[in-house]
Amino acid sequence: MTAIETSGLTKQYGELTAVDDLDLTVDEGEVFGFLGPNGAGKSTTINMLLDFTRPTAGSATVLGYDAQAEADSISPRVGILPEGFDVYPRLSGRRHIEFAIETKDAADDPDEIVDRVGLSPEDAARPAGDYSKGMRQRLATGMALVGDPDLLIMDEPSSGLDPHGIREMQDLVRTEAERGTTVFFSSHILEHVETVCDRVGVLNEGELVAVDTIEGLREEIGGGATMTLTLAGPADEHRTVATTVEGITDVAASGRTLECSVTDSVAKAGVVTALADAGATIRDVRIEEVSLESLFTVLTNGDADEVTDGLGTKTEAGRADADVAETETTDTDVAETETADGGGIEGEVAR
Ligand SMILES: Nc1ncnc2c1ncn2[C@@H]1O[C@H](COP(=O)(O)OP(=O)(O)OP(=O)(O)O)[C@@H](O)[C@H]1O
Repeated sequence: MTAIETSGLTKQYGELTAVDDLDLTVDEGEVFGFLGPNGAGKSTTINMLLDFTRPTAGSATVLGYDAQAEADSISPRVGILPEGFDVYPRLSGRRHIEFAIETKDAADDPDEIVDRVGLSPEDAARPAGDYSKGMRQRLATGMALVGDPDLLIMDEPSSGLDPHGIREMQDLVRTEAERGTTVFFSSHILEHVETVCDRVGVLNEGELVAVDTIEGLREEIGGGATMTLTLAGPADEHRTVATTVEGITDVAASGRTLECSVTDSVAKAGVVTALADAGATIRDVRIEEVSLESLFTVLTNGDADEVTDGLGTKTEAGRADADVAETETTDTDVAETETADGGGIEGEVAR
């Protein structure tokens, strides 16, 4: 069964089409990131799934029930973390959870929920008005988890959180997903969903512009990655071998460094194997993925050149031009590690 399925779902506010002919499927057990810039239509979609707003056209099912005709069957099985959740300042965190248990007529143990969302018993006894933003989000998540929902809908759960709070929220999402809960997680920041989502859907001006894994999105728009390999000897001798690997589109040799443009992630391992088979000794491997920020810009502005231009392009000073958000080192048997020069991981992320 699908957890969420929409067909031609549309919401019109006067002249404005907030959600435009949305066809979306989220499978049971999936962690799905629903992405889009401010005003893209994410909350409106969620509101239609929960029957808070009626669609102008189209239909939706949630957990197999019609979102409008059978909303009463859906609500007991869905946990909601609404955008901009606010606490009752004088009530303790535990009391909030108890309140949710009473409202849902559930049989949960409030202390177990408090513990599950990482609040200590001491914190749970304090007035929620004293909580940090991260603690409030934990509390709101705890309230959403009451009744052991099959589907957890989180509207911008990371908004206003610092990096530590964002990581905590991601851990919570992962933990719930491991328990088998489907999670539908909206955000306007791609980085916030990357580590937790199985797939993402990108909404722009009410239209779904992409649905894929993050890796798939990168490959689809040709963003790929730049792979820099430092060899023990002159790189030029091995340049041709690297060019024969499928998914490597361009190879530049300089000194002991080979720089490969990768369009298929499988090619990353392929080039290491091909070079090793050809007798090259690899001392260091660095991979610079196209930044999620620029990927998102492409998807929501439609300018594919921004990604390919920004990737791995070096300035005269040897810094990456932009767009390098992450660097990871592949797991190779590297006898000694040397720093590849000009790697440019300090390059600024384009805004
Ligand atoms: N009740 C309403 N009446 C009129 N316009 C609305 C209403 N609700 C939303 N809109 C408009 O619909 C569009 C989509 O809004 P929505 O809140 O769904 O976007 P969003 O992707 O959730 O944005 P954000 O990330 O800022 O929360 C926006 O242009 C918004 O102004």
